[in-house]
Amino acid sequence: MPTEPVPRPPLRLALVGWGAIGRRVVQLLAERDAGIVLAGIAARTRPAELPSGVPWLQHPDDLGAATPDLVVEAAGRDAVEPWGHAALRLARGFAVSSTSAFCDDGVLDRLVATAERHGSQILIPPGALAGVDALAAAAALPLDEVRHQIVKPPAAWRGTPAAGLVDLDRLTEATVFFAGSAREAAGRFPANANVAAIAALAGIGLDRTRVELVADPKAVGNGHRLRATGAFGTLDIAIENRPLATNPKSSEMAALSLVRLVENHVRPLCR
Ligand SMILES: NC(=O)C1=CN([C@@H]2O[C@H](COP(=O)(O)OP(=O)(O)OC[C@H]3O[C@@H](n4cnc5c(N)ncnc54)[C@H](OP(=O)(O)O)[C@@H]3O)[C@@H](O)[C@H]2O)C=CC1
Ligand SMILES: O=C([O-])CC(=O)C(=O)O
Repeated sequence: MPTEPVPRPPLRLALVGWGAIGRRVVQLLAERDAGIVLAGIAARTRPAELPSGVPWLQHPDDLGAATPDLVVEAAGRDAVEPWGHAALRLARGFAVSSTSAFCDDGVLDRLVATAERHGSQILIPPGALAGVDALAAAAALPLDEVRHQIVKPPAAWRGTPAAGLVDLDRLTEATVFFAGSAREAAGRFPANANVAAIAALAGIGLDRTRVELVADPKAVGNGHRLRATGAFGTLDIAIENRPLATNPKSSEMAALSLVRLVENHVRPLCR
């Protein structure tokens, strides 16, 4: 006998960060009618325009009144720990975009302890990177090496320590200006290399993952190439991302990846 479908309550989503990624995520979720209620949006200064009826969250404790099911951070590394502890106390999950915060092992350990205490989960979306699912699965067997190359146009590296390492205005060809560990890459370039920490956490860790940062005057998008070898075989994946219009350092894919994560919380088919 057919039974009535069980109604699926909308997911209450709180966003930490109302910049390029946060706004794009909200826009895409609204266009896709995804069954999401915006429970609140956090930024340090009161945003001029928020979607109607959505409260501004000034302090992590404000999450208590917002009663979110899921909290998504797309703000900056300083936001991760304070908002993370509150989110993991009050919601089922806390998704992190500013994964460079995890270059400090203490931050991740403390957040994991809070998640364990409250039965919640820290979620690390693939962000702008492709192939993280395969890399994380491969890590169940020994991995020999993981290499991650990030290639962006010079404009995307402005306002970062890259400007002191290479003359960004006069480059004529692709130039590697940094080679080192994922910990150092994400730690020194937190606006551009959060993905290095994502690759590291999926694979062989922040110190063994090798990263190259490249400024390329011919690049039109933000490129990521991930290569790994190990007992599973070999992986070599490249992605060329369109930058977000309002922040050329960040890729459209970082927003799309969050949309996928949010929708997987409400759909009968998780994909
Ligand atoms: N995982 C990934 O693949 C990727 C991660 N990122 C990271 O995601 C984050 C967001 O990127 P993007 O949207 O492009 O950045 P933007 O600079 O466009 O926006 C950041 C927003 O966060 C707010 N904010 C910053 N710090 C805090 C804080 N401590 N508490 C509350 N709000 C804060 C800012 O507003 P205000 O200053 O008013 O507080 C602003 O609204 C960045 O850390 C970026 O490096 C980016 C691309 C890819
Ligand atoms: O969006 C990207 O291409 C990657 C990025 O900025 C980051 O990891 O911080």
